Amino acid sequence: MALVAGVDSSTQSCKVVIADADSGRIVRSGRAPHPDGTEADPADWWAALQAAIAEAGGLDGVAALGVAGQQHGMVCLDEDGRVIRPALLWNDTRSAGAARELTAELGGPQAWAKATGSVPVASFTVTKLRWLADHEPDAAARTATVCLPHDYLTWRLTGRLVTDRGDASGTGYWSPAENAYRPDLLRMAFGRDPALPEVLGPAEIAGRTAEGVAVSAGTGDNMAAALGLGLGEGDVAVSLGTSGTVFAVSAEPAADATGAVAGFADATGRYLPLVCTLNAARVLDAAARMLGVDHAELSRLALSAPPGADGLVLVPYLEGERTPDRPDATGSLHGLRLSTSTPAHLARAAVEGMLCGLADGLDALVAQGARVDRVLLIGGASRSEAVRRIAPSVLGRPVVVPPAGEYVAEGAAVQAAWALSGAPEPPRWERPGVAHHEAEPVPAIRERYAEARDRILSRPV
Ligand SMILES: Nc1ncnc2c1ncn2[C@@H]1O[C@H](COP(=O)(O)OP(=O)(O)O)[C@@H](O)[C@H]1O
Ligand SMILES: O=C(CO)[C@@H](O)[C@H](O)COP(=O)(O)O
Repeated sequence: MALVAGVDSSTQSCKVVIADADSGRIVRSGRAPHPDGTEADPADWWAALQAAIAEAGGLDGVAALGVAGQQHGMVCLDEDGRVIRPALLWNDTRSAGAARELTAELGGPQAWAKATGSVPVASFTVTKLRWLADHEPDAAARTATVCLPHDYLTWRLTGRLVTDRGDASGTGYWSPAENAYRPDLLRMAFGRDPALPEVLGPAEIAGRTAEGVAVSAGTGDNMAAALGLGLGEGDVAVSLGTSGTVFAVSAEPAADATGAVAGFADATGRYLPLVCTLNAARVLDAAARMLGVDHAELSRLALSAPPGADGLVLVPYLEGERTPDRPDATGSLHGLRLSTSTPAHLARAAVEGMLCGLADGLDALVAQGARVDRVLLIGGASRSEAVRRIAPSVLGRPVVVPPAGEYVAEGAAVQAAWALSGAPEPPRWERPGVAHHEAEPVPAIRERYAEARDRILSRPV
C-alpha cells in the first residue's frame, strides 16, 4: 500500500495527514500549534511541521508528500537563504496604506483586476513588499528572494524553491490569465527584482526529501481545500478557519474590479474565485472567552436564542476587515437592550454575525457568475452544531457538511498522490457520511446585519 502525506501549514497550526494513495483512507495524523500573531518566524513553521510529522508517527512508508500553506505571507530571504525578518502574514493589516497607494499608482482597481485578477488589499504579498521598502529599507535591500509560506517549507524539504499557480496568484505579481509573473508590478511595488520561486505545473514533483520522499508542488490552503473536497461545477465551499473564505472552481479567470472577489488560480490548472474575510472562527473563540464558556456551551447558548437574537447584531470586525476593505474597523454590537443582554443572545449574535460576513461573500461570488448548487461548510468553526444549524437560515440555502476532516491537508495529500501517479486528473477519494442541513431562510437576520454594517461602512475611512 503506497502512502502519501498532506500538510496544512495554516495560520494557527500545522496539520499532517497520512493516507492510502489509492483510497484516500487516513491511516494516521498529527498536529502542532503555531505561535499566535500576524508576524511569524518561518523557523516556527518548520518546527511545527517536524512536530506534526512526529505526532503522525513519522514518514515511514510515505512515497510522496505535499505542502499546503496559508496564502500571501511575505517570506524574505537573503542571498545565503537566511530569513531576514519575521514573515508578515495574510492577516497583518499594516500594509493597508501601501495597498491604497499601489492601487492608485497602477491606475485604479480596474487596472489591477485586469493585470492580476485581484485588487490588492493589505493581505497581498505585493503590498507587504511596498511596506517593507518604505519602513525597513535595510531589510528590503538585503532581500535577495521572496517566497510564500508553503514555498518556504517545500524548499526546506527539497532544497528547491518552487511554488504553484494557486499560491502564486495571491502575490499580486503573478497573472492567472497570462499564467506568468508580472515582474513589472513587483518592481513598481518594491523598487527591486528579487528572485522568485519557479511556478510548477499542478502535478509536478518539486524534488525529494533527504529520506527520498517525493514532494509535490504544494499550493495555498484554499486551493488545497478545493482539491480535498473534490470541488466540482456548482459547488461553493464556505471555510470557517482563522479566515472565512467562500470559493468555487471556475474554468475562466475572474477579474472583479470591486475587489470583493479575488481572482485566484486553483491547484488543477483552472481558477478559484474567492472571497476572504479576516473574521471567522476566532469570532466564536472571542465570544466564548467573553462568556467564559467552551465551544460546546457557546453552541448550546446560541441555539437557545431565537433567530435574529431579538435584534442583537454583532458586526464582527474584530481584526479589522478585508472584505469589505476596512483594515482599521473594530467589532460592534447593535441593538443592545436589557432583554437582549443575555449570554444566549450574545452567542447567537456572534454566530449570525460571522455567517453574515460569509453570506455577503457568497453574494459577491454569485455576482461574478458563480453557480451555486451546493454549499459545503468546512474549517474549524464548522465543528460547531450552532454554526451548522444556523448557516442555512443565514446563507439562504441548504448546506452540506462533509465528515469532520482536515480538507486542506487532505487536498495536499491528493496533490501528492496525483504527482506520484502521473495521471491526467487528481484522484477522487470518496468521503462517506456527508450531513445535510436545511432551515428556512430568515431574511431579517441579514437585513438587520446590513443596516449595522452599512452604518460602519458609511463612516469616513
Ligand atoms: N467546536 C468548535 N466550535 C467553534 N470553533 C471551533 C470549534 N473547534 C475549533 N474551533 C476553532 O476553529 C479554529 C481553527 O480552525 P482551522 O480551520 O484549523 O483554522 P486555521 O486553518 O486557520 O489554522 C480555532 O479558532 C478554533 O478555536
Ligand atoms: O488570505 C487568505 C485567502 O486569500 C486566507 O484564507 C489564508 O490563506 C489563511 O487561511 P486560514 O489559516 O484561515 O486557513
